[in-house]
Amino acid sequence: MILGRMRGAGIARAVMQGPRPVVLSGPSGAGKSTLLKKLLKDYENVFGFSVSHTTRQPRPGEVNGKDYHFVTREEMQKEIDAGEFIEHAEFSGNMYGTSKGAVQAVQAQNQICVLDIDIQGVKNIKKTELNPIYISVQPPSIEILEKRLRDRKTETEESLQKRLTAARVDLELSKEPGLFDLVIINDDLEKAYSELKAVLLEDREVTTALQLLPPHAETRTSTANAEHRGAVAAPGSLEVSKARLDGAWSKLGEWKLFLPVAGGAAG
Ligand SMILES: Nc1nc2c(ncn2[C@@H]2O[C@H](COP(=O)(O)OP(=O)(O)O)[C@@H](O)[C@H]2O)c(=O)[nH]1
Ligand SMILES: Nc1ncnc2c1ncn2[C@@H]1O[C@H](COP(=O)(O)OP(=O)(O)O)[C@@H](O)[C@H]1O
Repeated sequence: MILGRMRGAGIARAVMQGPRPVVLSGPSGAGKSTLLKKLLKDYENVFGFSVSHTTRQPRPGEVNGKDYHFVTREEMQKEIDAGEFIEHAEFSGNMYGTSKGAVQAVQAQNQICVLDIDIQGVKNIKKTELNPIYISVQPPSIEILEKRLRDRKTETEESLQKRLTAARVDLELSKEPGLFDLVIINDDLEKAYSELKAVLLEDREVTTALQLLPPHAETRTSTANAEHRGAVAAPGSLEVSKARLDGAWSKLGEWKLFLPVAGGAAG
């Protein structure tokens, strides 16, 4: 995959401004969209979804411009060549990519931008100045992943097998130290969602207090679901008391008032 080139410092600054974006990655079927939809519904004014482009066919119920910008390969390649993309990748026989416009549209609303991208996208975003929080959502096992993908009934046997092959690669590559700030094992959905909220809250608390956007130093594995794959929680694992979480999370909307307004920092 080729990284779309940033054109000019102005665009880089425009993409960077505001609170840190959030990248959700992980195998197809791990539960990224499910978690994201809950987050976007519960905190609709706080988080905004970066609508990617893709050349894959829309699934029943998917809305053009909301779930994805559904485009042809030719249309997408033209925009890539014009430097309109932050990153793009080939996944399971289709092109996917994040346009600069997708991120800017969210930040123009003064919302925290959330990206759902594959592991190639993660590696390429790391080469940009976007500086998001990187979260990997993973299934408890490859067998459970396969069952969830089959039950979702969105794939043909061929595309399902391609996704399972990609999932095995994804799970191997995501072991790279420091690649993700947090790994969430999505076994019990509610637990996984609580962990997602907790880490987003924790980061907002720090960044809001300091008005800084520091990168995380270590990868943490969520404790609540860790036993399902025999993982041992690393030092510094996520431990947020419920009282602190409830109190602080509920303030997130208020904190937003104190965060830099999109456009304010542009030179
Ligand atoms: N690199 C990159 N990957 C993306 C982008 N948008 C979606 N993806 C990833 O493409 C993969 C396939 O997405 P999709 O076809 O919607 O299938 P699903 O994840 O199984 O619902 C997933 O891993 C997504 O995270 C993007 O803009 N860039
Ligand atoms: N914790 C969970 N337990 C059981 N089923 C789940 C869980 N999380 C997600 N699912 C289901 O698994 C399927 C894949 O989830 P989805 O959010 O589409 O994954 P992704 O966006 O990562 O491809 C969906 O049918 C979803 O309803």
